[in-house]
Amino acid sequence: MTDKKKGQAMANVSVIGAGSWGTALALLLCKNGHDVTVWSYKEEEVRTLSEKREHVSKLPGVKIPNEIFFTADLKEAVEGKDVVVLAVPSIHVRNTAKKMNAYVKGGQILVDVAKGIEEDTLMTLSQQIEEEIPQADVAVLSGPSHAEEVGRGLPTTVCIGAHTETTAKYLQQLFMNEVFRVYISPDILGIELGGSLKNVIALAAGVADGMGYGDNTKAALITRGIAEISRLGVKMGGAAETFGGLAGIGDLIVTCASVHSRNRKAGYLMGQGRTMQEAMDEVKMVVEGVYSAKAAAKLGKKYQVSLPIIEEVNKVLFEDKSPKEAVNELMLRVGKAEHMALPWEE
Ligand SMILES: NC(=O)C1=CN([C@@H]2O[C@H](COP(=O)(O)OP(=O)(O)OC[C@H]3O[C@@H](n4cnc5c(N)ncnc54)[C@H](OP(=O)(O)O)[C@@H]3O)[C@@H](O)[C@H]2O)C=CC1
Ligand SMILES: O=C(CO)COP(=O)(O)O
Repeated sequence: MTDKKKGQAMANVSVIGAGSWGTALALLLCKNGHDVTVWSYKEEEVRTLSEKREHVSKLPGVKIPNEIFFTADLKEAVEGKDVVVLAVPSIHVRNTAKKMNAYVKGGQILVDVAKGIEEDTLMTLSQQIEEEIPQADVAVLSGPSHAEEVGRGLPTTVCIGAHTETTAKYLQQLFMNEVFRVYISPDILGIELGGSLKNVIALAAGVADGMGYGDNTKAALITRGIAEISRLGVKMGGAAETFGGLAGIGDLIVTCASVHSRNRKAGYLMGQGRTMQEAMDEVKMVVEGVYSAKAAAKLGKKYQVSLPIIEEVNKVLFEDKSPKEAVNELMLRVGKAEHMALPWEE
């Protein structure tokens, strides 16, 4: 922190990953008066973004201010920064963190904003970053926040999870402004589980839309989807309140409903008959639910939690099951009580 502008503490911040979310957050942080560097793994992209000052393929129509500096040099992006934001797709987080390690000093704050679970280890992204960069102070930012809307300055709320209240409050004031409201929480695990599992449910919501199903179906998937996410998340140690909050139901609603959602769009295309690969190619940006689906099902087995929607999504994605069959399977499961907590008065 070096200077003051508009009453906020100025910071040197880097965003690792120049996709739609990395770019939108860089714009937000720059608007907040911070010194912002964006790292891309492609020299070519650094040149284009520096010259064009617009991310034409991923955030079209949004001007990137001249103050934002682009680089493909990871050392330059990480060393000496007050805060480093990781915004690469989940499957590249571990490897990117590994490469960053040499440049991260003890206690340096890293904020993961990607959403996913590693298939082999079943680790969340912050757990992977902590394994690769043990000296870092790792936090997470999640919640209903599509880049397309944050980039245009539309009112958005998110939740930041951190290990200490000091880091949480520091990051809150770093990101927060009149169109970006930040809540804080100590429940890093719950926030990460909410953010990654909702993508799997959003694929199902997209499939339902693609098949021409209606609002009833969507509401059912959201409601029973959050039941699955909370059941698993609480069993794993997340707080029930988190799943009823921005990083839980909030993010699930926006991802299942939004025209901007990559996961919903991929599901929609599959509901219309495309294969998983065709749908992913057409969406062009990362479809995280596809990468988290197997991990989610494995977690269900490990923690002995029933996850019927997540299991059917896996069958549609990886076992060629038709979406229609998957819906039938879900609808015709043996009749259940909605929740087991309320006993009959007899
Ligand atoms: N977009 C959104 O609205 C939001 C996204 N997120 C999360 O943020 C993360 C990033 O998503 P998003 O920005 O949408 O994704 P994008 O696909 O738009 O961008 C990801 C960026 O990472 C780059 N990348 C690909 N491979 C590597 C690699 N090996 N090393 C480093 N960088 C690489 C991509 O490059 P290339 O173009 O070559 O693939 C691209 O620039 C995801 O986990 C997503 O769930 C969270 C909240 C909102
Ligand atoms: O996490 C997101 C919004 O909060 C982004 O979801 P999609 O990747 O489906 O667009």
